[in-house]
Amino acid sequence: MARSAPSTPLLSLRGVSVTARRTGETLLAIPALAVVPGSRTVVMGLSGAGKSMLLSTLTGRLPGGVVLAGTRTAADRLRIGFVPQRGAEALHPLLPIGKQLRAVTGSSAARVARVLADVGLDAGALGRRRPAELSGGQLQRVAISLAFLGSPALVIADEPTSALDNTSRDETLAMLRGLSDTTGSALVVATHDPLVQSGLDAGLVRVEAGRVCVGDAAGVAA
Ligand SMILES: Nc1ncnc2c1ncn2[C@@H]1O[C@H](COP(=O)(O)OP(=O)(O)OP(=O)(O)O)[C@@H](O)[C@H]1O
Repeated sequence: MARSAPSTPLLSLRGVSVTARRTGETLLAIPALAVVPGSRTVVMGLSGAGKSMLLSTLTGRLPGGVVLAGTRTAADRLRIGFVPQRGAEALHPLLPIGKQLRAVTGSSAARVARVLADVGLDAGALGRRRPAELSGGQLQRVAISLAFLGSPALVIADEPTSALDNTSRDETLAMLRGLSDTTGSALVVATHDPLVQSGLDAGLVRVEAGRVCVGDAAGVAA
């Protein structure tokens, strides 16, 4: 089971629908969903079901061409970290890793080194390299560091392990789980892979053909 958590939500959605502006088609319907501090949740569904759209709705940053109706309520000054499918998507391609983590987050070199160490990377060895000089697994670890460096109350990840082999997937899940434990950040992760839920010890939300169904999600309430 996911951890028990206090009940005041970081984010809540009620009676929310996301429609395509051009066609009026409903892409996603969310009757009720709340994310509480410290919870871990996996969002599962088939390709095209609406997982990424749900993550965008949680962040409040929807793609162009869609319209949101209903109520989205967020805690004051809620910080959200984001981990993409491929770590490189979170990084500037030309800047050395250490320099960009410091610049983007305003963190000291010592703090950047600590958070990189938390994901098994040595800032001394990797900090001066550019993204193209790291493996996919290393880039994903850097992206996770970047997401947590801003001390977010919530980290959202979209298919963070789907481009990784099984060993890197398991390591990445252990890191996400460990960091959410030590920092207290809530975690919401979209995936196709049923092993992600057990790897993260997370609750489950299903998205089926554009409708969000709350399953056994501890920390995510209807
Ligand atoms: N900007 C947009 N404008 C209109 N429709 C969109 C837009 N973005 C996504 N959609 C549509 O919304 C639906 C849900 O897309 P979404 O990307 O959330 O699916 P998904 O579950 O994340 O799929 P996958 O696992 O393949 O990434 C799809 O039918 C998609 O075509």
